[in-house]
Amino acid sequence: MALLETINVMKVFGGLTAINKVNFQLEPGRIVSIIGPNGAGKTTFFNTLTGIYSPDGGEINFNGRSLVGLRPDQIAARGISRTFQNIRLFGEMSVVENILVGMHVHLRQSPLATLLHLRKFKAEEAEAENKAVKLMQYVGLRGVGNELAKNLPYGAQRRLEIARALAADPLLLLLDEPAAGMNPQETEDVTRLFRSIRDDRGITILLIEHDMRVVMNISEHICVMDYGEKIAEGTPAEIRSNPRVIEAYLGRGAVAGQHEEKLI
Ligand SMILES: Nc1ncnc2c1ncn2[C@@H]1O[C@H](COP(=O)(O)OP(=O)(O)OP(=O)(O)O)[C@@H](O)[C@H]1O
Repeated sequence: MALLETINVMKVFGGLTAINKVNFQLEPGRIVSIIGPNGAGKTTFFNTLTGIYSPDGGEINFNGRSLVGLRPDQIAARGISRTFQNIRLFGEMSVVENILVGMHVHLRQSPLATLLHLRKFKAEEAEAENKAVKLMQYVGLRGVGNELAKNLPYGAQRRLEIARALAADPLLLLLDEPAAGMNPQETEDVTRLFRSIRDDRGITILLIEHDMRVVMNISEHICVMDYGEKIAEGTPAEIRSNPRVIEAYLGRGAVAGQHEEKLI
């Protein structure tokens, strides 16, 4: 059974159909990418999956249950964690505190209340902090637990977002342009991290990414969107040579061979 399934999902903004009857299935344990030109609807699709937007039609089923009508915190509690295109950390909180926030999506408390609550229960706090430090180290951050998140370099902030997302023990991790703004070495390192998250923890990963080196390197399956529709899906090799995908990226008249820089 698919871990995540969408059936004819729609999202409309005024006169613009941002997501048009998208049917998508994600098998458990896979690493899958969603690609497509700017404005194709990729982030809107993520926002619809995670309850930021309610779909205007269609079904979204996760782990055998419908997500339609649930709030983002309820969807997170069902096992979907995400990172954002623009980093969204609590800049004035420490690295460890940011991870602790992620750990408590299963409780119906605000992040602040969670932290205050934790302070009352020292043993629980120590255990949670211990887990947060381990997660911090797992994503490759060392010795920065007490630093304010805003003071970390960019690449480290991206890693911290991933640690916070993992803190919720998700079944599915959604990553929105995780390699954006990273240099080639950081990109390679973070790609390795994603693979180990899947291999070590069995977490299914769905990512939106523009960097085709990352996409082609890590994806077992790729879904391509254009103008709100799913226009293709398949293995990296199939996607590279799909005429409809080449056309979406380069426009009508594009021929195989000319697309290689963009789709590698
Ligand atoms: N809240 C909104 N209100 C109105 N229109 C929106 C809203 N969010 C997205 N859109 C529009 O929906 C379309 C899809 O946008 P979306 O951000 O999902 O695309 P994308 O594929 O993620 O693009 P990019 O790769 O540039 O991030 C665009 O035309 C965008 O302008």
